[in-house]
Amino acid sequence: MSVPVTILCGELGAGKTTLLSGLLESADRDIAVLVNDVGEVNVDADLVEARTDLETGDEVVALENGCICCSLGGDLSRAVIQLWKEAEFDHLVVEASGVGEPEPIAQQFVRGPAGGPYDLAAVVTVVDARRFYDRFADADGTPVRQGPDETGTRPIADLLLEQVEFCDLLVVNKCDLVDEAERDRVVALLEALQPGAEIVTTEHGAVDLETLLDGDYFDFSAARESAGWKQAIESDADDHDETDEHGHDEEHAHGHEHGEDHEHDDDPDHGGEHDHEHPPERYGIEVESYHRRRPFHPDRFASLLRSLPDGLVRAKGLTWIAGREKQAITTSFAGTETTLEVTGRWIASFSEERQETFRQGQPDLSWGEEWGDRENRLALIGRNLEWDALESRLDDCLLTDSEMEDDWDSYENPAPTAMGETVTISGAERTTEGDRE
Ligand SMILES: Nc1nc2c(ncn2[C@@H]2O[C@H](COP(=O)(O)OP(=O)(O)OP(=O)(O)O)[C@@H](O)[C@H]2O)c(=O)[nH]1
Repeated sequence: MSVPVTILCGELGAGKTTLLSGLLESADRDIAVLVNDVGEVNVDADLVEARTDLETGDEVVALENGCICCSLGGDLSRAVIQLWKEAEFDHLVVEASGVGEPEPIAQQFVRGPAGGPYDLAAVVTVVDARRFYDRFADADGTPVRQGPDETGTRPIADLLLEQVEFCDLLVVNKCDLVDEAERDRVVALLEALQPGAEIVTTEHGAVDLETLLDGDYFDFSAARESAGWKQAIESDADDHDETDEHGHDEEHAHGHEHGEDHEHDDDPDHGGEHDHEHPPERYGIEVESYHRRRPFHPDRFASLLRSLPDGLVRAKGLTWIAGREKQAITTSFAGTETTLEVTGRWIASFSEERQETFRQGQPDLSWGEEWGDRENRLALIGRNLEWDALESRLDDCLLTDSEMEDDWDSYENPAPTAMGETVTISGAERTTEGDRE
C-alpha cells in the first residue's frame, strides 16, 4: 500500500509550521513530517522539534510520535524512500520551504522513484490573508515591490502566485488580521487565480484533519492546467473565434505551451473537469485574455511592463518579441514585476521537415499561415481593470505595418535569448529616474 503524501507550501511566515503543529497534536494516525527547508539553519525543523520532542540525526530520523526530519542537501526522493524503508507511518507531510516551487516537489511523488512507495494526496498552500490582501487585493494601495527571491533571479510575488496556482487546497490563514470584506476579496481573488482549488479560511492554522489529510488522489496533470491564467488562455483558444485585427490569423485551435512544461502530459483529458468559465466578476475581479499574431516591439513592450495598471495582479502567457524569432518567451507578471524567460522555441523556426514532424505530434497546435505558431497569447487577471484601455495599450506595442518591414534585429532588445535565460522588468521602478534593462 502506498503512503499518502501531502505537500505543504506557502510563503515564509504564512503559518505552515503553526498548522503542522496543530495537525501533529490532533492527528489520529502516525504522520511523518519532512521539512524541505533551504538555508543553513533549518528553522522549521527546530520549531517542530520543540513542539514534538524531535530528536535529530545526521540523515533521516524517525521518532516516537512519527515526526521525522531530514537533513538538508539530500535529494528529496532519496530521503523519502529511505524514510519509507526505515520507519512506519500512515501519512507523509512534506513542508516545502517558503521559497519552494511546489511543482518539482510534487513531480517527485508522481513521476520520480518516490512515486512507488508514495501516492500524492494533496498539495496545500497556506496564504497569509493580511499580506496577500496588501500585496494583491488592495485596490487603493500602492503596489509594493517584492524584490527577488533568494536565488536572486525570480521575483517573490511570481513564486507566491505559482504556489497558489499549483495546489488543490488553499488555506487562507491569519483571518484575524483582516476584516470580513478584506477576507472575501482575498478569497475572490484566489478563486480567480486558482479556480480548481478548494478554499478554507482560518486562524492559527486550524484546519480539519480530514480536510488536510483525506483529500482524493492529487491530479498532477489537472493541477498543471487549472491555474486561472491557463484556463483563460485555453478558453480563449477554444471558445472565441477572435478576430485578429492585424490579419495574420485565420486559425483558432488549441492554446499551446512551448517548452514551459518540459514534461509530457500523461492525461489527455487534463483539466477537463474545470469548466472553461471565467470566475464570477466579484469585487471587480476579472480574467481576460489577449491574442495576436504579430510581434511586440521590444522597447514598447518593455515600457508597457514598466507601467502596467495598478489593478493588474497576474499576467502570464507566451510572447513573441520582434528580434527573437526563434525564442518562445514566457511572460510572467505578478504584483509589480515581470519576468521574461525563454521557455522554448517556436516550431515555425525549425526546418520544414522538423516542423512537419512536430505538427503531426500536436494536431491541435494553433497555426497561422504566415507566422506558424508565433503569437502573443496572454491571460490577464486583475481587479477594476480598464480592460479596453489595457488591450489597446498592448496593441500599441505590436509592430506597425511599416515596422513589419524593418530589420527587427536592429532594434534595441532587452528580451532574453538563450533557453532558460530570464530578464526581470520592474513596474515599481517606473517612478524612479533612469531605466534598467
Ligand atoms: N495573528 C496571527 N498570527 C499567526 C497565525 N498563524 C500563525 N501566526 C503566527 O505567524 C508567525 C509565523 O507562523 P509560522 O507557522 O512559523 O509560519 P511558517 O509558514 O511556518 O513560516 P516559515 O517557517 O518561516 O516558512 C508565528 O509567529 C505564528 O504564531 C494567525 O492565524 N494569526
